[in-house]
Amino acid sequence: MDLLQLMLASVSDDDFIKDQPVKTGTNVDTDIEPPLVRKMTKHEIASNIFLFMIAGYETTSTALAYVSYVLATHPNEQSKLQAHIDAHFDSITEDDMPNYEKISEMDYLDMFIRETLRMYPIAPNAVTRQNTKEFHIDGVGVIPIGTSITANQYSLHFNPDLWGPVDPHTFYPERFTTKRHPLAWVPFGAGPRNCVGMRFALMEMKIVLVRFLKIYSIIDCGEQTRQSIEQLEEMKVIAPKNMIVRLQCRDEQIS
Ligand code: HEM
Repeated sequence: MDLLQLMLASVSDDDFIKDQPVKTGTNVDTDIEPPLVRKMTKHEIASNIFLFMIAGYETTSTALAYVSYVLATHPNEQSKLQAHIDAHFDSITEDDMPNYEKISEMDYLDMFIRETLRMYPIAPNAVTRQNTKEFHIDGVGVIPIGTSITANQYSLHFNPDLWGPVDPHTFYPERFTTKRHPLAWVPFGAGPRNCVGMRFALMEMKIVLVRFLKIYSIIDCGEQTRQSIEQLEEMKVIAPKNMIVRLQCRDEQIS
């Protein structure tokens, strides 16, 4: 039973369905709106499929472009990550592909990707909410109901109080061995409407990296690689226009 099947199971023949809040009993004592339980129109299903295509493809590939940049420009970190991968996989064959269980044991790989997304959050403007109540901020004034408020990911991700003592501008995956504030790292947003694809994206990136770094090393191309990270395009995500690096076979037979 996948997401598409769940949506198709709830399809309605109507073109428009009025939202009917349903009290579920779990939240009657709180201010939180009860969830909406209803069928979906065909148009809503098509829109959701489109959203998943957009949100599920460019995001992960962009994050992997930033990982490539980090690997190329931090050869020591790359060697460390390759040694970590080698310790978990002797070789990768059709019969011994990286699987969920084995990848989940790889702490350093996890920290490496988290550190990359801390320094290069691909969707820094995506975490936006509207306030349901008016409130006041000193020095700013009254914030009316319905204002779009975006969390500043950069100020969180580079805050030395949240990420020290090692300078947050330094790539240092080991900083994740220290417990941090739960909202210090938000590349996937936070709360009940955070990224629904987070676990999938992290697992997908890890599997790609294990398979890739088992065979290749990513090599810095100097100025061309530096320029790649300076020329960014802001579409749905903030992505390098190109990521210029060189690949070298680890057995050094082909380069
Ligand atoms: C590195 C990869 C990804 C990053 C950094 C990322 C980041 C984000 C962020 C920041 C949000 C907004 C969350 C919020 O407002 O709190 C979001 C929402 C969303 N993401 Fe991702 N995403 C990634 C991959 C994916 C993938 C692979 C999928 C689907 C398979 C996906 C599907 C979605 C969807 C459907 C939403 C809207 C969720 C909602 O409104 O309830 N994302 N993502």
